[in-house]
Amino acid sequence: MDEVTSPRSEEPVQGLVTWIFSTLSRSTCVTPTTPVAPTYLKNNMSEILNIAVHGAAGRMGRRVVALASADPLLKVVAAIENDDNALLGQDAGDLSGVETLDVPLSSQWPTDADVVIDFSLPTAIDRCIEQCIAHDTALVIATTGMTDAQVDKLQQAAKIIPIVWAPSMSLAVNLTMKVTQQITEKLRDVPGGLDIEIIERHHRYKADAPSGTALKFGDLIADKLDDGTRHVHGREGHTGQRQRNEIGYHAVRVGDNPGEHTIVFGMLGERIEINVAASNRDCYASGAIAAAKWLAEKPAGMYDMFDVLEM
Ligand SMILES: NC(=O)C1=CN([C@@H]2O[C@H](COP(=O)(O)OP(=O)(O)OC[C@H]3O[C@@H](n4cnc5c(N)ncnc54)[C@H](O)[C@@H]3O)[C@@H](O)[C@H]2O)C=CC1
Ligand SMILES: O=C(O)C1=N[C@H](C(=O)O)C[C@H](O)C1
Repeated sequence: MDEVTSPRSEEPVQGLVTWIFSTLSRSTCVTPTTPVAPTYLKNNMSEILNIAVHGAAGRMGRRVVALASADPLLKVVAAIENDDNALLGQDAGDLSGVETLDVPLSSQWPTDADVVIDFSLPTAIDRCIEQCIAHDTALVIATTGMTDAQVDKLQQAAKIIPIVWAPSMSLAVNLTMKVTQQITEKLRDVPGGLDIEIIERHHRYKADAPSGTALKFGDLIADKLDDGTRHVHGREGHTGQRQRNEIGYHAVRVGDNPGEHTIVFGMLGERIEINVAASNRDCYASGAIAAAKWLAEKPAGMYDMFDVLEM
């Protein structure tokens, strides 16, 4: 990519805005009822890529099955679920509202997958990592709320297999992460001080809080601040005045919200609020599919969506 289409983080916001528009103009608008394969990334694959979906019966797993099955470069070869799942044996395509794929939900690990796309639960992650290593399979891992030990295990696994790990596979979210880092760099020494708060909103079924995405926003922003930044989760009681070196997190759980993050940069006299919100889950599913295609040709290593999106 040339400089305009692939700004580095230290480049000015103007370059990033140009890149956002050029990227979005090449992206596919996907609706849940008419799945369309993502086109915002080039790939040079000459062969069909075999995809296994881990957590295939879940909210995200179904959308990955639906979008992957509509992609001529992909074949869904396995739909993996837990061994006591009531839906085992049902066809993954039927379950996802697309055509029958002759891929039954199964707890057996497939032998013919090139890449596993995981949207499951932390309790499922250890086996997923172990099986991907055992079968020499690339792994796109989207599950949030992992323990520190699981993160360590994932880092070790990346020495053996290629892994893309990101708490949000969304193009818009990852772009917004870059933008908020640039804003932080510009405002960190503003007279009067800068207060940064992260508000995330998700559906009532979400099991972890704050979201993995909110935590990553906080880590990336903290990278641009002084050492000693404190991460503060909620406020209650006689908290005293807000300290300068805090990033605040607030998790809202409401209805069927598929994911929304607001980063507030508060100053004396004015503020900036950056909001990025999903309308449906296909931004995450198509991002994970793009990551799977990208990863298929990579050596062992730990990658993220900034790598995939060349940001
Ligand atoms: N990185 C990203 O872009 C995104 C990440 N997520 C994360 O993905 C995860 C899943 O989200 P949802 O689909 O909404 O949850 P969900 O609860 O609808 O789906 C999880 C699925 O995993 C299955 N599962 C449980 N144990 C399993 C096992 N041992 N083996 C295989 N499958 C197993 C469950 O039966 C269920 O079908 C969450 O951690 C969520 O935070 C969600 C959306 C986007
Ligand atoms: O559980 C979800 O739904 C989502 N989880 C991810 C997270 O925790 O960051 C990503 C997205 O916001 C949706």
